[in-house]
Amino acid sequence: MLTFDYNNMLAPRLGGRGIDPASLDAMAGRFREAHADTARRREAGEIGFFALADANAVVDEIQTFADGQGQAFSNLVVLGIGGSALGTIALRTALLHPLWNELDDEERDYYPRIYVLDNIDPATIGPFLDRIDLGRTLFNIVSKSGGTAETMSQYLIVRERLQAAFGEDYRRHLLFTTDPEKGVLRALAGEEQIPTLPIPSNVGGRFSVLSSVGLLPAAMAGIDIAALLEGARDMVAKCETDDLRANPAGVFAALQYLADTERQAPIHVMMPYSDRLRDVADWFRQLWAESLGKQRTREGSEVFAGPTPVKSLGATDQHSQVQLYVEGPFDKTITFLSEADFGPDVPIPSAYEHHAELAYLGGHSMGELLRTEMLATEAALAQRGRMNMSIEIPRVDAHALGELMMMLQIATVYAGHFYGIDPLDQPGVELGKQLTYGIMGRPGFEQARAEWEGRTPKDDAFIIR
Ligand SMILES: O=P(O)(O)OC[C@H]1O[C@H](O)[C@H](O)[C@@H](O)[C@@H]1O
Repeated sequence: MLTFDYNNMLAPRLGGRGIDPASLDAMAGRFREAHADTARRREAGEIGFFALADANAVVDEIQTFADGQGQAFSNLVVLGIGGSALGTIALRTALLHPLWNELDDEERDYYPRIYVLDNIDPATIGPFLDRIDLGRTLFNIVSKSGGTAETMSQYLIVRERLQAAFGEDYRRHLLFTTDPEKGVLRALAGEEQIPTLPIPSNVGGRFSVLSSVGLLPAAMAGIDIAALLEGARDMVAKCETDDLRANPAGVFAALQYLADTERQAPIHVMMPYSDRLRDVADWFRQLWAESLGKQRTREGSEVFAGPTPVKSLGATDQHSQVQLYVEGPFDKTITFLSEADFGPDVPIPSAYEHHAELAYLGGHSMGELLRTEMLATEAALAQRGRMNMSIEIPRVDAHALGELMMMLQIATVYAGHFYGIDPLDQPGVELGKQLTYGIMGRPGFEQARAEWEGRTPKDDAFIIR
């Protein structure tokens, strides 16, 4: 089980800058409401990600594919963006890296390499597709809506290349992961007989890492997806209580909410002290930002809610950001992520005994130094009255990742309730999409194009060339 230590968020430790424990306890009633509302929305089928932890049939289907047809490929290329990419990247960084190091050459050939193309920069896409061996590659097109411009444009390019190379056999290199019923990707799968995996309709993109979106690439890479879901199940069970102080997701959400609204700290930094956990912070950034950044409450009144998530990395960013965190404005919380056991450590040799500035390092290890630097940063922040908390997993493995990611997803839903907004929608992303459609000439979006043309004339006086 992970350990969540929030001493350094509270007034006893931080003086007047911290959250009064009485304020946290005063959230108990609102938390019971948040918990009941979440249970009601789960029951009504509006929130589907909790149930992913129990989806054993999907695990079997995915594992069968990965161990069977999947083995014909040396590369798995995921085409997806946002929630269709970030969870997979986080799992790959956390779980593939140690696994890969332990494999022998034969095993490395057995597991395909996992690539995630989550941008549309031609300077990346062109050379990547020119270089990759198409004959040994499976492209997994991942899109909940099935119509995202970035993903679909990548797909069109890949499909043409596959058809040029393999004719009708192009299908053998495609797998769609999309909504079970809606969207053009689903329609294409039917028309062209392309194999698919479902994303349950009540699971939004940023909550989909434990669905086939994250599970298929993970299974193909040899990650233990059953353990991932077992970890998630353990966290769901831990969060069944409506007693705030016993519910880690509840306390995390309540503290972040209080920091923002009572302590004017709307910037929420997540700072893993672990290379393997670095992309969990990137995944969390979308989860927290898109879910909580909302103009309107669920009832429709204006709120302009939402903390700003920031990703950071220890120890690297100690030499870039920590000066600001320790002495800058009191507008942040820092959440440290760490692992209790780094696995095989790297000893630091003893040398230069006559130079005290170096001699102290000898006899310790890199893991010890990294951990010490985290503890020292936590203490420095606390001494200066800066709110911080830490989530420590026993070790970076599939079970721990399942627990951690499930905790942060559940916390997001609770936080949405505290802010009075709907954490499941993202109306603000739509406007930019509609303008893109209008500018690119998609029929039906002429109005968006006209508005763009009407609003974009620019004054040369404000441009330096
Ligand atoms: O999975 P897709 O439907 O292609 O969506 C990809 C992304 O698109 C939009 O930006 C949404 O706001 C994100 O929440 C989503 O993750």
